[in-house]
Amino acid sequence: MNRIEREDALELDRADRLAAFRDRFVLPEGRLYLDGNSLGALPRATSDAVQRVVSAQWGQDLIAGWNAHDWIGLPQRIGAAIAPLIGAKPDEVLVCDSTSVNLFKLIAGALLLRPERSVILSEPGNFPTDLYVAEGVAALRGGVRIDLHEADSIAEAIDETTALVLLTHVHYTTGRMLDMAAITRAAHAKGALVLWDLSHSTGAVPVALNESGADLAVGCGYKYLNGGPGAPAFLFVAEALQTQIRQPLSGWMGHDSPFAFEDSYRPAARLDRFLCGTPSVIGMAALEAGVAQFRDVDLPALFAKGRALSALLVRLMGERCAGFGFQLASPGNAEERGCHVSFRHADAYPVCQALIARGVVGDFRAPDRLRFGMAPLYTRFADVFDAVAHLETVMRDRLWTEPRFQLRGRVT
Ligand SMILES: Cc1ncc(COP(=O)(O)O)c(C=O)c1O
Ligand SMILES: Nc1c(O)cccc1C(=O)C[C@H](N)C(=O)O
Repeated sequence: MNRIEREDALELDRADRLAAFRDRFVLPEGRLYLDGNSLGALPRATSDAVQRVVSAQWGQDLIAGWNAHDWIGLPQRIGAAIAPLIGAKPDEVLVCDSTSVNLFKLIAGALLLRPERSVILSEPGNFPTDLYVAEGVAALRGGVRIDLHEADSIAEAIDETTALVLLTHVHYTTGRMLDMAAITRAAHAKGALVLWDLSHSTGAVPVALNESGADLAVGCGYKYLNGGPGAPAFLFVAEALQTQIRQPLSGWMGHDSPFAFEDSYRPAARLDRFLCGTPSVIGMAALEAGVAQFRDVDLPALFAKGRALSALLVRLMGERCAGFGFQLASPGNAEERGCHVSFRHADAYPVCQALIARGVVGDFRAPDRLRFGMAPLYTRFADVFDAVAHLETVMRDRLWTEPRFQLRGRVT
């Protein structure tokens, strides 16, 4: 097989039916942005959308905005727009709070549904907030243990003591994608519930929550959904569970009749019971603009492009960066991973910084991973080619050894 040249990557971009979607985003000149899996790019429509909410709606209509612009309906409205991306019904998805807070509500809700069971199963190396929040909920309920099993053996570890299986569908470092349907089936066979963290999946890979029989899910708004830094998150509760499950953050917005101002909490009939407080309208306006970018996208084509981008990266790394000490830390088969790919390297941190200094933005994940995320809505095949070419230069010329690249910021 011939080595891939830049012209080949350009040809892939010319043949890409989704190429025009890139124009919907603000992507600074001279920057190769391969970190949309951590913070998605700014859609061109967002500034106006936010400006409209601030100046025309809040500024002019003040409190009337809640009804006049249906601010109060934002959690359901954006949830319904996310639903097709994750194989859910419109009334099964709600936008609210952060992913961590939504994990708390759903983990607690799951434990309330399985009061006689004492185990939450997850995998070691799951995204920390998932494990930390599970610990917090377990401590509150008491008598609950968190058992960690490698993903390959998790299905066998499920038994009659398992209340909840808590997993991230696409792993935040390795990008490994788990078999949602098989694990959910194994959990249900033992009477356990499953909660999927879709933070690195939504908008990047096909997700079929209902087809898989999934019970519960959460996900971030600021990654592939392009909702902006700290954007509100979403949660999913399968229709069949919505009237049974309760959650402990029983704020007034989850009340059956918030504006009746009753003294006692009565949960809303269905999914709205997962709301807690007032929606963050400005943040939601940005997220709504981000999610709207998917409206007329051919999703199977988008997901195929994501796989092709990550496959190109892995191939180019083999062709141009073999011998520099990188080890693929993601599944080799694009069908088994999300849209990001990680490589282990002893000097991953300074290498990442040296790349950033050249305008190639990937990220470092402790202790030793260099991670590149390809957002199929706006990443070009040529970006992947150019990023690997820069990496080859950084390694060949040992540019990463400069002392300034060793300095660590608070956020890596
Ligand atoms: C799998 C996963 N879950 C959750 C989060 C974040 O949760 P939060 O937005 O609450 O910080 C991230 C990324 O930060 C993540 O990768
Ligand atoms: N949420 C983040 C933040 O507030 C600062 C820096 C990065 C993040 C992230 O989203 C990290 C991301 N979940 C990850 O997979 O590493």
